[in-house]
Amino acid sequence: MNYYSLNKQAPNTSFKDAVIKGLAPDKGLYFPESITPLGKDFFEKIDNLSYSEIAFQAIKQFISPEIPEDILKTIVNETLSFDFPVVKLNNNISTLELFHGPTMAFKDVGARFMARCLGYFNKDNNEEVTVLVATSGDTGGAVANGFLGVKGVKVVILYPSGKVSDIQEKQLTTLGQNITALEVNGTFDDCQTMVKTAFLDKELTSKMQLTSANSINVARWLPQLFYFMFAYKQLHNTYKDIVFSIPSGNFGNICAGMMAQKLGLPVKHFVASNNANNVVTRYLISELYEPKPSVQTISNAMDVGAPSNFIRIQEIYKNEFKTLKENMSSYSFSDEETKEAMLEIYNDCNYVADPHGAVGYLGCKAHLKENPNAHCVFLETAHPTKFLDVVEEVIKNKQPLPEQIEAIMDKKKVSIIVNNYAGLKSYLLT
Ligand SMILES: N[C@@H](CCOP(=O)(O)O)C(=O)O
Repeated sequence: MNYYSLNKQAPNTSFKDAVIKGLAPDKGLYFPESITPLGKDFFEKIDNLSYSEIAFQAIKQFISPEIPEDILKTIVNETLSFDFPVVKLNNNISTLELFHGPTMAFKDVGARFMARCLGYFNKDNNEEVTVLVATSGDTGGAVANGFLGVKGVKVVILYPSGKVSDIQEKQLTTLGQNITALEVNGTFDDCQTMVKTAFLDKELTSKMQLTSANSINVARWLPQLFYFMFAYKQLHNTYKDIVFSIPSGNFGNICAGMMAQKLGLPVKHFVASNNANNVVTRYLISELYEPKPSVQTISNAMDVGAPSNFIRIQEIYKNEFKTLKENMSSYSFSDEETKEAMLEIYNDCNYVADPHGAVGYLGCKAHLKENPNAHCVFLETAHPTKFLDVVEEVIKNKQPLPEQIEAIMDKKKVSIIVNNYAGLKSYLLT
């Protein structure tokens, strides 16, 4: 499969090059040249397919022929070594738990998949690749874990100082080896801008091979489409009109869901559920796309002011505002509303949701008001104990720590403070 740049000023390139470059030379995000639907048969027989078989069938057209099918099968199998259960909360709302991986956030799948693709492309290559990542909380830990010890790959994670949860910070600052954490005095958007600037810095790129492990990288972004298929497999015999409410920050996850729909997955509607960082909610009202600096919230992984993947969503809907609006709604919720929702879910459904999941739940409720016959699935994108303080404060109940979290609690944080792009560049050059 070849990929083109959404800025349309760079040559088309192969999957391998798109993964190794991360971002196109014209600063555009890569997008596949074609999307071939999987066919009715695939969805009719989905009950007989394992998660790995579903994932392999769904992604192979985007990867072939650069990774041979037998290797791709192994990559998919190794990536998906944990579960993706749907939990029914009531007749209209379920949640898809995406936190059963090593760092307990949905980013584990993309990070593990990309690490293995890069490992494969790098196997006969002596040049080291430096993976730059900006994180508002969950990507950093997942990438650190997924790339730990991968031969020929050095990972540099930029995170906004004081704006990620304690556990998220431990996950991205304590592993050592080929992983370095840079603590930035600024917001996630500052981190993301620094990363994108580095890709275009000729002095840097002439001295090192840089790539990204954010969802701007196609190998991190595309595997997220698996989730929507896994939920469909679990629900389609019971519910016909399946709607997904996706807690959204950089919009990679919802955009991957739209790719699943393009592959033929019967999805009735998407809801982009936002916290106060609501550039897309405002866009759907005014048709004006006006990114703003992000503000800090209790659902911090969604504290993104200028979502990178919105341009991919516009490409999927051919820049037609009306078609996008028919397929996607968006709502924005305050921290107070999020806390109330966490308590409601706990009291009414006996379920502990994290703040991001709670925003997704509120998106479901808003959609169901107008569409009472739908079944809405909100994505529980991270485990509640990653946000221990706020969760325990709201539900007034002490939470047991899962073993993945317990294992890092006593580890020592190691980070390097960086104040601006010059600081990042000087770190990379030394
Ligand atoms: N929500 C993210 C922000 C970066 O998103 P990504 O999917 O593009 O990596 C985070 O948790 O870091």
